[in-house]
Formats: sequence, structure tokens, C-alpha cells
Amino acid sequence: MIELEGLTKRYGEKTAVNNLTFSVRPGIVTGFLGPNGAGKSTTMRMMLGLDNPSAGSARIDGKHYAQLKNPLRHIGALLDAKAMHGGRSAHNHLLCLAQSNGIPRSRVDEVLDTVGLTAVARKKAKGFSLGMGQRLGIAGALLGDPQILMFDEPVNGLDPEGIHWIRNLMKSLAAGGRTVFVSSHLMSEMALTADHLVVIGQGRLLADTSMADFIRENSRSYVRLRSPQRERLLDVLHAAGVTVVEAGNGTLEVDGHSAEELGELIGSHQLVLHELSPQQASLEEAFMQLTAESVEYHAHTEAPAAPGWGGSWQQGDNEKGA
Ligand SMILES: Nc1ncnc2c1ncn2[C@@H]1O[C@H](COP(=O)(O)OP(=O)(O)OP(=O)(O)O)[C@@H](O)[C@H]1O
Repeated sequence: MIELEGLTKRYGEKTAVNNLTFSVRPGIVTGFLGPNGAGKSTTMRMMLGLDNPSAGSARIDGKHYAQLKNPLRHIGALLDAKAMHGGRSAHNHLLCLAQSNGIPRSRVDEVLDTVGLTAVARKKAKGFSLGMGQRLGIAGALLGDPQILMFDEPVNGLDPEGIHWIRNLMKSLAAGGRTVFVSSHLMSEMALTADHLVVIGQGRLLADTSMADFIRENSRSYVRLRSPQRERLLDVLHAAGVTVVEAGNGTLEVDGHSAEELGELIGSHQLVLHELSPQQASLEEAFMQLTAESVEYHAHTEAPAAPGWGGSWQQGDNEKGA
């Protein structure tokens, strides 16, 4: 269990993390979301005792990180996969970690096997691809067989097979009763992995809720209808007091009624339907909706773009090339 209480971090005038209070519970995967610069990494660093809070506290199993006797046995973390001695082999990197943390050396081969790096265990880490580096970082997090795992952008640089692997790894760690806390900007991946979400924006807590509730509360759900008897269908819906939005291409959208209710109503008038489908927004849409106000770095989309080119247009770029 991780518990934050009023956690705050100020850098001069800038409040990077602002009075965060939430808990990360065992047995589920908790996703940690926020736009760039929202304060996710700073929060994670404070949880691991790498940064001192300006106010408030972060507790790991009831203790500050610095009070943990064998920290790697309590919490394993992947923060920055590149933060390792590149001249060491994967095996030696993990062996050093094990020896300095009272972890049996037998764990080194076990975790190398878990992350699929056994074949390259004697190769120097500096020659590793981004994805291999991520796997080695994850091996380091698993080394002490901790009950709590924290991953900052773990799928960075991983190929589809690697992404699938880390998703299953996190789910199985949680299913085994561990606490799993993971940040990612890949919303589609987060939607498949996390059960619970903590969302922050400009350092403040915006949501602490289940994935299903988050999507429901921050997006519009509606039912999409298509019928070759469109005019008659509109008459039936209007007569029943149902508000309909015409979405183009003959498609109708209805808010506030379930697909079951609409199906019963339309069926009772013996109308033909080509589509009756409940629509739920994606996590990405719900996230954009919630965080729209707190995005720190917006791209400029107002600038005129060259025909057929979707990027932003800056005068300077043109001048440089002239
Ligand atoms: N050492 C520091 N000194 C000054 N400002 C900092 C420092 N570390 C972070 N910040 C600022 O604090 C804010 C939060 O940064 P942080 O890296 O925690 O955000 P993040 O949510 O992890 O972002 P990203 O998704 O881009 O990784 C940013 O505005 C950042 O510029």
C-alpha cells in the first residue's frame, strides 16, 4: 500500500506537486495519468525518497522510504531505464544491486529469465536497445520480490510483443496481491491494463476512481441508430419524446436512453434497423475532456498550414530555408 497525504513539491515559484492525497491499493493495477509536466515523475520520485517533499508525506507500507530496512524488498521501481552503468553486463548490473541490498544472487538469473534477457545477460548494457533497457530496468524492480511495484512509462520503446508482455506481467503481479502503480501516456494501453486511475493536472488531483467510472463520468455515452426507414424512425422517436442528434450519413445519435429501451420502442413499431449500437468514449477522449484545462504545453494549431501538410507553420522555418 502506498499512501500520500498532502504531498507537495515546490521548485521556487513553481508548485510541481500540489497537496496530493490518495492511496494505491494492493491487488489491482493503478494507472497514473496526467498531461506532460503534470507532476507524475516528481510524485514518484518523492515516493521513492529521491526528492524531499516541501510539505506532506508519502508512505510505503506505513513508513517513509528512508525508514525501510531493505527498501528493494518492499518496493521496486522503474523510473529511468537509462539510469544504469552502461559498461556493466546486465547480469553484473543486477548482481551489484542484489549484493548491495542483501538479496540472494540466485534472484539475478530468475529475474533475467522473467524479463527474457537470459540470452544477453553477459552483454554490456550500453549496447542494449531501448526496449532491452526497459526490460533490464523492470528486472531491477522485480529483484527484491517486492509487494509494491512502480513503473514510470514502462512501455516506452517496447515493440508490440514487449507491450503485451508488460501488460500481462503487471496484471499477474496485481492478481498475485501486489500493489502496481504505473504511469503511461499510451491511453489505449492504459485502458487495457489499469483497473483504477489516479489523474493529476498541474500538480493537483483531478480524479481517483475506477477505470469504468472515469470513462463514464468524463465522456458522453450515446446510442447510434441507422435505419432504411429513417423518416418513420424519426417520427417514432419524436413522438416518444426522445431527443435525436442527426450525425450525418443517415446516422442518428440518442443520449439518455439505453439501447434496450430504444430497441423495444422501435421494435414495437416494426421498423427495420441496420444499426443499434451503444457508444462509449475511449479513455483517451475522457482523459482529454478532463485535463483540457490543465494542459501545460499546447501545440499551435491556429497557424495556417501548407496544403496537404498537417504540421504547424512558423514563419522562421520558412525564412531559414529561403
Ligand atoms: N528539478 C526541477 N527543478 C525545477 N522544476 C522542475 C524540476 N523537476 C520538475 N520540475 C517541473 O515540475 C513540473 C512537473 O514535472 P514532472 O517531470 O514531474 O511532470 P510529469 O508529469 O512527469 O511530466 P511528463 O509526462 O512530461 O514526464 C514541470 O513543470 C517541471 O518543469
